[in-house]
Amino acid sequence: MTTLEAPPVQTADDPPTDPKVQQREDSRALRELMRPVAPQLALGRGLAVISGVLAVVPYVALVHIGEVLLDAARAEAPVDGDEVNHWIEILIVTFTLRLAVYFVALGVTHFADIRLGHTIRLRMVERFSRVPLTWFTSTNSGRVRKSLQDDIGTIHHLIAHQPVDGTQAVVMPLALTAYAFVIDWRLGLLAIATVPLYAAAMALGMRGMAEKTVEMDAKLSVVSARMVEFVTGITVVKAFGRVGRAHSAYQEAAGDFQAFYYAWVKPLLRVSSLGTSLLAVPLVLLINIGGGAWLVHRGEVTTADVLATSLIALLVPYGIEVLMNSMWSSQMAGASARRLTDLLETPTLDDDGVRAQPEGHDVEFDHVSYSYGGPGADLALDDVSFTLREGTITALIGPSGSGKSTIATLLARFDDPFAGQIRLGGVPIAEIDHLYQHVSFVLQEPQLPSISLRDNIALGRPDATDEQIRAAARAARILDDIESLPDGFDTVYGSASGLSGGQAQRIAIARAVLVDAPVLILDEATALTDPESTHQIQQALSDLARDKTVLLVAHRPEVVEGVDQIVLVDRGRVLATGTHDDLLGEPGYARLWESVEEGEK
Ligand SMILES: Nc1ncnc2c1ncn2[C@@H]1O[C@H](COP(=O)(O)OP(=O)(O)OP(=O)(O)O)[C@@H](O)[C@H]1O
Repeated sequence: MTTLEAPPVQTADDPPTDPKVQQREDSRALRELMRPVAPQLALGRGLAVISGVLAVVPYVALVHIGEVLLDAARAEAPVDGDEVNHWIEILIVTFTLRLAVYFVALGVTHFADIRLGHTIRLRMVERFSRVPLTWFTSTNSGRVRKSLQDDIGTIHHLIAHQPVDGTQAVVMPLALTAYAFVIDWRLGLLAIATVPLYAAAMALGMRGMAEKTVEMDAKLSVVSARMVEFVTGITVVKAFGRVGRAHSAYQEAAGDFQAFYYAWVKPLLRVSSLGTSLLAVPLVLLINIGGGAWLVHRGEVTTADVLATSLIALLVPYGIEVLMNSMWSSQMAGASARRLTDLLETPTLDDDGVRAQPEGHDVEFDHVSYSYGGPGADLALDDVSFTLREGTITALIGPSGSGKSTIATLLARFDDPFAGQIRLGGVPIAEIDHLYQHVSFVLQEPQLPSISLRDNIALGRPDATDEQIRAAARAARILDDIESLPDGFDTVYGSASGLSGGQAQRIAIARAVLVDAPVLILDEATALTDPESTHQIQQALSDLARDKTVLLVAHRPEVVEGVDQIVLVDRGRVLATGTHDDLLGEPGYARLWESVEEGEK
């Protein structure tokens, strides 16, 4: 059975890249990806700075209110109500203003995030419309799905929250600490007394964190890849009783990840619990209130001063915690950004902008060479030349793996050859506008998306009328089957009502009938169907092929009898071209027939 799939660009088994290099690439990818919304992020950061600085004012007000109250108590005089009210007003206004600026900043970055997500999705759609169809293996399609869902989600935190919360986490504790020093330098020192110890403990624990995160991401990818392999191959795996072996590949990857994670996290936990205890509320309060009480006792500061700096001291750890979290999410977002930029840089088919219309419908393969792994890899086609005359049927025949399907997919421009040229009506197919109005195909796998049967048939001609769609279905011998379904043409392919492989194949034929392209590629569409379907499909195909230039990929020699021309291929090369009688003397051709005769014995 033919596979029309290229090898995945990146697999779980790719050699691991140096984590440092990887991390640099991740950061570059992140900067590149964020560039379209850089001005909004800068605005978000600017507003976060304002909000962080404004956070100091309520504390200033608090200290003043405290001092007014203390002064009154000391002097045993009535409290100056106007002054207290004045500071309360300042406190409320600045607190509200700070919150308002903070939320505006978050609004700006959230809009930037939505815009960026939209831009990335549009870029993906634009890119993938130009990527060779051979690229869309199930692995690569899975990568696209995962990236669009998970990676855009991961960078959400970095775009929508980190610029604001990360900036605030730096500015607010800095501004508050500066104010604590303004109140009294000794109280300022008490407010940050445990921070250097915490920073030292965390620096110790976080050594090699960037590399470890990259490694963890790579190991997690292996676990996911093994899981996907296991799930996608489950039918075959179960049928051949290999569940244990396939499962053990997954278990091995998961075990490897677990061992790595445990070895990494165990010492980290020890250090980070020590660090966290250095910032614990009781310890911070003990130091600040204890030290502050001693200074109050000596008459060097007021109780209000101590109250304010103690509150400030409690906010410093919050800032550090937010900062640590945003460092972590930057690491994760870097890996996500790299995966997204890799996808956005997927190589596309060449397009030099030249456009022409074919004159006639002869097809020429002119010294075409191709390999699935790109130039330098094993050749799937090696210097292939032959011509399909307009209105004739040419069958490609050869042993399994000889290159028949590759020839067919190159004519459908699933990819471009790296040497030679394929021309239709004298024009290179890369230059033909709307190639699929000239070339249509019916492959072994019918390739029906999960849309209604009507839309499936009209895929190549969305403007077709219902009558034209019905006529195409009738010609493809599928009209009665569709009409007997409860939802008829509205049935969504893949839904509960289910269609057999032969019926799906006839829907693909109806689609080709509707397009009515003058060049038709048939990848022996009946190879996988039951005899009744085979008969109907053959009738439908004979009608469809009438008067067209047909390239028939023949996986069995029986189907080539009666065609106008046979091209015999082996190991990517054309061995001979001619009619059945011309080729009887060819050893390779005779061998194919011998294998059929042996099979019949
Ligand atoms: N998606 C792919 N990735 C890598 N190599 C591929 C891919 N598809 C085909 N090949 C290789 O290209 C060569 C030609 O394969 P091709 O499918 O064109 O042969 P075929 O004659 O159509 O075989 P069959 O009759 O079994 O379908 C083979 O060596 C095959 O292994």
